Amino acid sequence: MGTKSVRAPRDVWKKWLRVAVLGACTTLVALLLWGSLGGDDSITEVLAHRSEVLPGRFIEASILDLHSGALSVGKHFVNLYRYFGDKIQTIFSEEDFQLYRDLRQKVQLAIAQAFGISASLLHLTKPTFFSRINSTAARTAHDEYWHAHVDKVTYGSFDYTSLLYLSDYLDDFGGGRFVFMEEGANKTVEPRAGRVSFFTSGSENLHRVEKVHWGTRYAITIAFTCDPDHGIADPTFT
Ligand SMILES: O=C(O)CCC(=O)C(=O)O
Ligand SMILES: [Fe+2]
Repeated sequence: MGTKSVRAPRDVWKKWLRVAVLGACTTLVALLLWGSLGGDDSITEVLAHRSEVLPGRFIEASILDLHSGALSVGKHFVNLYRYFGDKIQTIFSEEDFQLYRDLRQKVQLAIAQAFGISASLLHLTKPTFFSRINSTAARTAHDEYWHAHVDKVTYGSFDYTSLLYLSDYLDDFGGGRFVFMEEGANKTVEPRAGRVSFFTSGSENLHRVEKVHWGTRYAITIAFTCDPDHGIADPTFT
């Protein structure tokens, strides 16, 4: 079926995990803090500080597209980069984006190695996003993440999908396993913080995510295309 699962280095996923843990308190704040907390910072202090700059209505966000800055807020999208303008630098730092680039590169190399292709043939493609799922009811069809689908159909340009999980199945949330739908033998991936799963994005990998019954599940999706015309540069905010 063309799937592999590898672990990201501890230091990388720990940094991402920090975001996920914070997210249990206030989702969007956690997303925005992405990796920006220093090891000694008091989490509550930083959260309190960051919360001041974030309007309350962002709290229900469930997807943040790092390339475009689109953030889902209920039924709508808000462009975070446009909303904050220059002030985005008080929320994200260059190190955060460097962390993303390092991660993207590691995943790209791992995919190339696993599938026996040259990493230079893979191009980052959009959307590339954080997702947060909890058990609150879906408000739009767009929120119905649990349907079986083929990523190539859903996203168009995906040839290889990768998922980095940022929270732990059964510790942080219940339900929410990733299921490859194979006739007679569904295979599941149990999300764990730091676990990276990747697979080819075509109909050979029809899949779905189980409904999350409790807690909050965080993941980041990074996908690659073999078509240079559909490639995008790494996200930046400058
Ligand atoms: O979060 C996951 O485990 C997978 C989500 C997914 O299938 C998708 O966004 O296409
Ligand atoms: Fe998918």
